[in-house]
Amino acid sequence: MADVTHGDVSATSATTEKKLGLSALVALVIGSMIGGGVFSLPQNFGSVASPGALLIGWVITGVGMLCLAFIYQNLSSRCPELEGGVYSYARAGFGDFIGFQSAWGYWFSAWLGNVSYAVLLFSAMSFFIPVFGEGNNLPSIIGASVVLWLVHALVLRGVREAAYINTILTVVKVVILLVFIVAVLIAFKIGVFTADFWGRMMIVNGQEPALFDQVKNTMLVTTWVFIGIEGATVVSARAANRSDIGKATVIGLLGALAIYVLVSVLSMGILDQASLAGLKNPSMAGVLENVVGPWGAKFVAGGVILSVAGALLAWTLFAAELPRVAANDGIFPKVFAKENARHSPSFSLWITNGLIQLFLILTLFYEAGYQALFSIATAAILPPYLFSAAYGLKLAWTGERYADGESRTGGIVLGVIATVYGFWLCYAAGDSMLLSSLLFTPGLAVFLWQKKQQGQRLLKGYEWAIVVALLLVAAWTLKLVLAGAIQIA
Ligand SMILES: NC(=[NH2+])NCCC[C@H](N)C(=O)O
Repeated sequence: MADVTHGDVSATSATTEKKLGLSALVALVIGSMIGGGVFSLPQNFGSVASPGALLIGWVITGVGMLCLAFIYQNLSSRCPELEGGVYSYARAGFGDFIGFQSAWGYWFSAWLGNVSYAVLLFSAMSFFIPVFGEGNNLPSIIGASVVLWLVHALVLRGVREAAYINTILTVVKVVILLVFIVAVLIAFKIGVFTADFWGRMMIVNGQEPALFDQVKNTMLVTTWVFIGIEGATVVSARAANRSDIGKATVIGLLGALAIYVLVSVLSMGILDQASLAGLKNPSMAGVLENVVGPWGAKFVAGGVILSVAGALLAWTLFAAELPRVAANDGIFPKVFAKENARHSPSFSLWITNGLIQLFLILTLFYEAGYQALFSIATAAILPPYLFSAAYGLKLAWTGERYADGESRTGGIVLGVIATVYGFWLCYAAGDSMLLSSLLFTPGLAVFLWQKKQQGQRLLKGYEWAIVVALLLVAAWTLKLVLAGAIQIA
């Protein structure tokens, strides 16, 4: 996906490949969004929310994500020169420091998400080879490291087929998801679904969560499964019809939303909340096993392996590509722009995969599970989402880049909703958001070093204020972590 959606890995593929029609674009949107997240939805929601809370959570997410998608579509046509997508919008709107931190957060999210993919992949493998357990024990980490460097070698050689492979895998995973949906629809028991609709009897961490908290706690998961939504807009140049891009984004988004809602809501009519919460991830496996017997678990696990393998390849390309684009923009250190003879961003790829390797080892050490990892990966992407939404609002508000007499009301409404949604997500992310401040802090050092190298002024007035706030939050978070008030695993 990365090769197609997020600016091309090389300019050549854009000129040699043929233009994309509507169905290809829809496949692309769905393929870049549906990776690993969907397969764990039953447990992820079962552990925090009742059916009622989940439905409210999906309504909020549907509206918020739709507005965000429209904003990206809008920005990509109004600002065609901003090729880095998400972070370039943040930079254009709010200066170099915010732009840098957005690129940094997006990059972190991309590769940390891959660490979580590795854990999920081996957790799925354990359905066939039990020694892999939850995907974060020693055999899994060794296996994941092998997979990591295989993908690395593949990308270094310049993978042009990634997009093609991903299209096939997209069809396969959608078919598997549909089989699951049909099976749970037939077995759905309304009595199980309504037994504790608002979660009045629910106990989470020894407490009875209020409805508001249940809804809030679904937000990280609903956001995680929609990451990748921003990708579709960046292919503008390769679409046969410009108007197809908007259509594809909306169709893809609604299609994915329908799948997510059906998978998660129907599962709540198969097993009660406490049983769902206790399932091992990928938890769709446990749900289907309950309906059709042991082959159901293996069927889903096989689907996860294919789907995550494709997504892993795609996000590896993209995690390495982003620093390259950012380095060409002069916002990341120049070395990241280095390419090998096959036009792969080799330096960037080595650093990125080196970090993934390091975090795989830390995962073993801290026994961090899939959920902990993707929660932080999701939190890290929220600032880039928030600031690009805010840029959409800023343009509509000031009328910059709007034609004379063009109506700005729609843009303002979309911008307000998406920006409020972005703030809400940051708030709802809670501890994970705090933890991500520890990831943004080292970025500060890189940013200042880079500015010094370029002989530019380090920070402007308001940027100092943001830096001080960031450092305060990071220090506070560190204190909480050391006191054991925030747990990483
Ligand atoms: N490796 C990553 N950074 N993945 C982010 C994309 C997550 C994707 N929406 C999923 O559900 O799996």
